[in-house]
Amino acid sequence: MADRARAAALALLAGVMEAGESLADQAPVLEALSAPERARAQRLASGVLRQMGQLDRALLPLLKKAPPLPVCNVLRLGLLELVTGEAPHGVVHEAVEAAKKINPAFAGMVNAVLRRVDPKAVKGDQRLPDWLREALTTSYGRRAVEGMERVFAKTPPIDLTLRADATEAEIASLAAAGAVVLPNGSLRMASGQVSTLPGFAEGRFWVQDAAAAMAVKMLGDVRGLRVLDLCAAPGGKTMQLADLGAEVTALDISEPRLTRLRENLARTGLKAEIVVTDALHWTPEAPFDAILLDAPCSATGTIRRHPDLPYLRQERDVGELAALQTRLADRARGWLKKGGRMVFCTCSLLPEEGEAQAERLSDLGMRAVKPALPGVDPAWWGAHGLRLRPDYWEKQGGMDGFYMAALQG
Ligand SMILES: C[S@@+](CC[C@H](N)C(=O)[O-])C[C@H]1O[C@@H](n2cnc3c(N)ncnc32)[C@H](O)[C@@H]1O
Repeated sequence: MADRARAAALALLAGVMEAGESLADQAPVLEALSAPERARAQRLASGVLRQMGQLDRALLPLLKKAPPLPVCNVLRLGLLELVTGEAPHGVVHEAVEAAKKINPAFAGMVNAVLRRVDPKAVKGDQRLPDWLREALTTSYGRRAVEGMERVFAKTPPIDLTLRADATEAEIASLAAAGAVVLPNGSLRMASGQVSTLPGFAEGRFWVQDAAAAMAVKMLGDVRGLRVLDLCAAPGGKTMQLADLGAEVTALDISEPRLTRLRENLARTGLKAEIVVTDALHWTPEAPFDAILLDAPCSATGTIRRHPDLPYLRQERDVGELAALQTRLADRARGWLKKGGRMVFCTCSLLPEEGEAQAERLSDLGMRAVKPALPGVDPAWWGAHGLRLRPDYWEKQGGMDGFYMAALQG
């Protein structure tokens, strides 16, 4: 099993680092694998991406000159496995076989380096790419960025959003399976197979980061309201809205992502009208009571869940994404009933995709409101909205980075 998973992990790494394809877009690489092999391949590839800096620092002193990228990845993967306690003999053997397939001339070097390298030398933190590190240091300061990097280097926990009518007994049975209740009411597991948890098949909860779960709460009481979930797939927020009694229209441009939303609704038995379209070329028949715009963004707040992002996103993408967010927000505010509330949010850490968007909407006459949210530290509020950072709740495992603003039309 292990060698097929290792080969797939190397293919995933090549896809990210050579072809610029995200891990999520490389499903064909995993197709022929069993479920445990798939999980292992993803874990190995994500682990290398998450700890690349530390792995390279340990390997570098043993290399006369940098080998080609695929061979580097064989070394990184081998060292990661040594760090996680795999039997050294098997790891070195598999790495040498992988190197032979790339270029037999490197087999001896891979053998020698992995025999000599000290797994204890893999330490310290993973640094973000320079452009992002600098931008975040300007916004939040060096210590905050170091905190974020510590959180990004770790395997993220699994957060669950429970149905609004969850009982004490349901929470107790999830707690018995290892979940802890977070200050905002989400449940958190360090690891595990979600589909085997009590209540999963019955749709009593879904996987959603604790920070992401706060955006819907910014809309206030949505019971009985017609709510547009704009940019809805795969549907964590759609389910929250429907569960809280809203009449939801869930719109997204991506059919494959909406397939996941449909599956999520089917499992939970929750209802939403689904619209597959480009929001830039769509107009609703009637205005909405409330709108949630979870706009496409650099996703820099979710690097711990998507360790491939720093290798895919570039500084130049941010301007384009911010312009798209502005266009979507401008269309959306025209679809809001007078006095209705719109929540604008992104899982970005960059102010141009968060604070600046909310400030612009406020300059256009929308009024920022600050709803009371459980578990939110008052210091997290800015002039127009809530800034959530990965280093918040660091001891409990952090949270995804988000910006969210509630704006009254
Ligand atoms: C941040 S994700 C949404 C996550 C979702 N709200 C959730 O909680 O599961 C952004 C979404 O925007 C969608 N999107 C991007 N451009 C769009 C457009 N022009 N019109 C509609 N949807 C768009 C993407 O397909 C993607 O699913």
